[in-house]
Amino acid sequence: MSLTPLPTARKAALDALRPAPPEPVPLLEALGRFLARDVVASRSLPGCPVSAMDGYAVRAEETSGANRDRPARLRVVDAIYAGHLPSRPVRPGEASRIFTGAPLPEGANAVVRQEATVVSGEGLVDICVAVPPGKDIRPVGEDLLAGTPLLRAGQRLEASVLGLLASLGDTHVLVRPPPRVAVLATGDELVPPGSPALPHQVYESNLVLVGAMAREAGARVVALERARDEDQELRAALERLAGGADVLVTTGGASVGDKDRVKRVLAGLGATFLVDGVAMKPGKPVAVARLGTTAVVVLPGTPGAATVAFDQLARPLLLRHQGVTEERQRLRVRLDEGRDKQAGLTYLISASLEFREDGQVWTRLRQQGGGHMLQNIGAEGYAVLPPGRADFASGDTVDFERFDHPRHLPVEP
Ligand SMILES: Nc1nc2c(c(=O)[nH]1)N[C@H]1C(S)=C(S)[C@@H](COP(=O)(O)OP(=O)(O)OC[C@H]3O[C@@H](n4cnc5c(N)ncnc54)[C@H](O)[C@@H]3O)O[C@H]1N2
Ligand code: MOO
Repeated sequence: MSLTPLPTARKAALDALRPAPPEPVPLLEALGRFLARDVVASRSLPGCPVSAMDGYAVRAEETSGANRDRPARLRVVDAIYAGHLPSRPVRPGEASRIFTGAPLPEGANAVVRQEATVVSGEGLVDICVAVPPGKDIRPVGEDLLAGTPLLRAGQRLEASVLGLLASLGDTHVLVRPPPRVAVLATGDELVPPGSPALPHQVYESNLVLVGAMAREAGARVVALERARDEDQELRAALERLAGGADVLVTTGGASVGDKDRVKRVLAGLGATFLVDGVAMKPGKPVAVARLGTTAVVVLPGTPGAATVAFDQLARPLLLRHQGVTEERQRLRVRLDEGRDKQAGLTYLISASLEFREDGQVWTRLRQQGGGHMLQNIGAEGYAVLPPGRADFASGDTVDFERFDHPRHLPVEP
């Protein structure tokens, strides 16, 4: 088996799945999903000039020179509330009571906040400050101007984005549906949590692990099943699960042992392999195939290796179904300790970041090993030790692939 370099494998795997056609979804249901088209402001906000304060709408020139000792006395001719229209214009010598968010009456060109006024008699107000034209008025389009491009396709729909869409009057947003994911954990050694396990047996933990990672990538998990390392049982499970899923993820039986049968059984079912073995560690035995219209990702059973292989090959597929590709931030960092490695492989080592006072960024490597899940808990990203070198010393500079704050860009359907 010749191993595919990681970047090549990531590209090749994407052919296993096409982006799903977009559909309109109620705004709140779309939380965490990805916008399927660009959004342009369909109206201005505010839609007409409105008051920014509770106070009085006035003709600014009539407040010229006004102060507490020599206020400008005006007749109050109207009261305008948010959501209501003025009943009459403001003429010379007049003011209208106005409240925050209410539309400005004709004739007025400024607002005096009420703290700078005194009610001086029935229907009269003393203005104790001079205001320039435009004071405390929010002009049309101060927040948004109709026709302005607001959001790009691929944007993740977080609360503030959904609120913005609602503020334009939208009830639904166009997104691509989440992929349906089925997970099959294989292995004779596996016992479901909740039942007794002998020392040579292993609690099955990949269904929860992979199911959770699939959900984190926006997928809908439709099946979580186990199968023993037997051809017939594997074949039946693979066929059935592939029938009801956009993406089928298997764990275990991916390597070269006598009982590692998943790939062979898939080939027997007519699967086409796009990737079979990647020059990476952990996660080397990972494969990606197409079985009918279903994408199949074969992960190694070792949970730590399954985690990294899922992240690098399955997650991009699940995002592609939703119409996006993810770009993570890459930093250059210095290693806090040396590492020996196999020269031909890319090593992805779970790690955290340390921003030192001299402005340099260092990375703290976690203990490495495909079997450990502890190494991934709380990790901020991967230190990427590239192929072509067999040893790295403390202080060497490498790339760091950061999990937080990725950018999402639309992919061609
Ligand atoms: N001769 C070779 N042997 C191995 C190679 C190799 O290239 N040549 N590759 C190694 C690598 S790398 C990995 S990774 C492992 C993984 O291979 P498999 O996918 O076949 O994994 P299994 O043997 O099925 O399982 C390994 C180990 O993981 C635990 N496990 C499996 N499934 C679960 C589960 N659902 N929940 C919890 N734990 C699970 C279990 O302890 C298994 O023993 O192969 C190397 N071998
Ligand atoms: O590459 Mo395996 O996937 O070492 O753990």
